[in-house]
Amino acid sequence: MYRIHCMNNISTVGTDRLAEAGYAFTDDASAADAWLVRSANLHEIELPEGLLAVARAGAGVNNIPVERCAERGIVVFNTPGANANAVKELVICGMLLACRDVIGGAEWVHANSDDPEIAKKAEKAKKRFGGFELAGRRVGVIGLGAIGSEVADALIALGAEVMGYDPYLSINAAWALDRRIEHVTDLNQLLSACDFVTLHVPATPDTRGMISADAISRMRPGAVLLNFARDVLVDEQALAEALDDGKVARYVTDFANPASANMKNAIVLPHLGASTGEAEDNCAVMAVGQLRDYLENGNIANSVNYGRVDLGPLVQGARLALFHQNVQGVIGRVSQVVADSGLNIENMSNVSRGADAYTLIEVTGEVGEDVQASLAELPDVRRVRVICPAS
Ligand SMILES: NC(=O)c1ccc[n+]([C@@H]2O[C@H](COP(=O)([O-])OP(=O)(O)OC[C@H]3O[C@@H](n4cnc5c(N)ncnc54)[C@H](O)[C@@H]3O)[C@@H](O)[C@H]2O)c1
Ligand SMILES: O=C(O)CC[C@@H](O)C(=O)O
Repeated sequence: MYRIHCMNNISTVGTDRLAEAGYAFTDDASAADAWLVRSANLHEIELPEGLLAVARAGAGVNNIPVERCAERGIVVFNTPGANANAVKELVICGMLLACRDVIGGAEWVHANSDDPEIAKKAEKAKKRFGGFELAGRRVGVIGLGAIGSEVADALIALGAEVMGYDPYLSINAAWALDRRIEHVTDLNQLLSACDFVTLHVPATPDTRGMISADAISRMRPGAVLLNFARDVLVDEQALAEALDDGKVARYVTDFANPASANMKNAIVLPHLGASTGEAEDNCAVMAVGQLRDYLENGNIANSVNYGRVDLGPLVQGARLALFHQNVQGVIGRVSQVVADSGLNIENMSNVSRGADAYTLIEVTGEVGEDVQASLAELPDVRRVRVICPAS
């Protein structure tokens, strides 16, 4: 039976499903067949020989060496959309906190809690904590994926004007967006037009530092920046200067670090975006479901390094799961080895993503160790798994 190592606390709603299916849990990461992870940084950790999969209970995978895993035939999963509602709600909360001095007002009440005259004094003090409304403001949403699209829709419902920027948006995702969202193709246009700018893109080499000194200089004077995506998207030194001189009025971020924690006019949270019971359960259930489908059936859904393959549940025969380079001739050589061993191919799916490819073959007959070894020796093949139905 498969052994799972949890790198972080994962909701028991998910892990119970593994335990019920007979999976074992191990504290020894190097002895596990698969890892479940949230935000633990895996870049510096050695990937054990036997590791088959890493499932991220969350959206971002910048804490995982995705390409190194692909080279080793280790499938990396994430859970798209599973925590989007939680993040959306906190982003809207962050915007409202930037509009109204709720934090200052609550601190004032706390500081004056022993004063018997507090009710009277509050009526005088409150003018210090006034604000403005979100309705009618223009908000720029950068990245219109699971979270950005929900944020954009919620803002429309609150009466804001919304501009969206996402050069990689799929046609289906674009159709699903509220038609009142103005789609812009030039990031600078969004930056110069909006009172609020909110970031919802993954941290990749392309997006790192996208809110640069130049981008900040293009923002409207007194604009508010929200970052619930990743800290590395923002040039924090340039932002600190813009907050100091008032060019940017407020920075609301989910990423506390020595720079952000000391910024003037910043509201800095300790990575709370996905910290709701609902989001943690959703992510754990999705991560565990995908992991089981891969380990038990060889199917791959929502992987960030291998394409989608679905042959349904494995009920009889066996499956050969092959990870290989996406080059000519591999499938022919694999089919030859299978045919030479007397196995009959019942079903097969092959999918490539860039330089990496995955082929899942269902066969009748028993797959001997010699067949697995012959397949593993073929040129360009990285890993071969033989999956048998659960007895
Ligand atoms: N604060 C938190 O707790 C928390 C929780 C979940 C996700 N996140 C972060 O938010 C990010 C987004 O999450 P999601 O679930 O919406 O992911 P998603 O993959 O559904 O959406 C990301 C969107 O960004 C777009 N994009 C990529 N590069 C872009 C670019 N250069 N310019 C504009 N758009 C670009 C993509 O096309 C996609 O539509 C995650 O990668 C993660 O880093 C943070
Ligand atoms: O697990 C968390 O708490 C945060 C997850 C979040 O950053 C994500 O990328 O989904």
